[in-house]
Amino acid sequence: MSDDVLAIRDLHKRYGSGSRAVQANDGIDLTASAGQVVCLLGHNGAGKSTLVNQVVGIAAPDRGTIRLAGVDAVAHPARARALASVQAQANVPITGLTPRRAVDLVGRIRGGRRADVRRRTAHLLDALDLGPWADVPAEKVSGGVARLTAFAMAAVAPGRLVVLDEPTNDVDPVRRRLLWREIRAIADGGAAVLLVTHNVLEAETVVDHVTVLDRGRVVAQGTPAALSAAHPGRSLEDAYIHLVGQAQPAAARHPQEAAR
Ligand SMILES: Nc1ncnc2c1ncn2[C@@H]1O[C@H](COP(=O)(O)OP(=O)(O)OP(=O)(O)O)[C@@H](O)[C@H]1O
Repeated sequence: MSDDVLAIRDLHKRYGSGSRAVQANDGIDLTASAGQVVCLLGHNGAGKSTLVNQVVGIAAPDRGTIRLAGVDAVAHPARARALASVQAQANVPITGLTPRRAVDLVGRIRGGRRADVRRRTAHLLDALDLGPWADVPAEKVSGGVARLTAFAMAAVAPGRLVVLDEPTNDVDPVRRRLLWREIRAIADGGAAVLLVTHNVLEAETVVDHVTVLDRGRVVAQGTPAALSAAHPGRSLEDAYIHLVGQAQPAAARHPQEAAR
């Protein structure tokens, strides 16, 4: 039996119609297994968040299948959503709470036992070095602390799949290191992690598998080592830049957008 937690096949999603239509996902195949951190790379507008939003049931595909722990996530988005925990690209507002209270609350809502959730919350706040802000009203914490709190809210009671959309945004380099360690630990604990990031250099050391998107299509998939070895420069970042042609001006890569 396969240990795939997430299996996406031939996923298509278009926004709008006619000459202004955007094919945001164009036949994407992607798999994530228990214990794996699977990283989605791609330029701004490549279709990463569109894919994530379909996995968690915020958007419906035009075509294709998404299975999450055996559940058809397109037919049963609420069932699939219960199996996944998510850090969205935009932080969920937690005004009126403290970071500790927000993380604890999510853990309880997701069905964790009170003592387990309290322990896990304390671990995450400590591991991410959030101690000084743990009990400060959310409206007084910095952007980076808010981002780390949002991560902890996704990590406190991880489902079979943990979806992280740009978790390192706004986070300082020291705490980014702590954050990467916790991302790795989630997978080592048995969940599958689907990670969207622009932080290619740092992701390379932590992720198991990479999918590169360009204008809604998969242009490469493999381990960081295999992708690095197959492209000039031999780092994952060099491979990525080579693959998506980031050296070209945006207008050359997106003539249809430039013409608008
Ligand atoms: N609700 C929407 N309506 C219309 N177009 C959309 C919508 N959401 C996304 N798009 C378009 O779909 C394409 C893919 O967007 P998406 O947000 O998935 O990209 P992304 O890879 O996550 O980008 P970024 O790295 O900037 O977050 C873009 O061209 C975007 O403008």
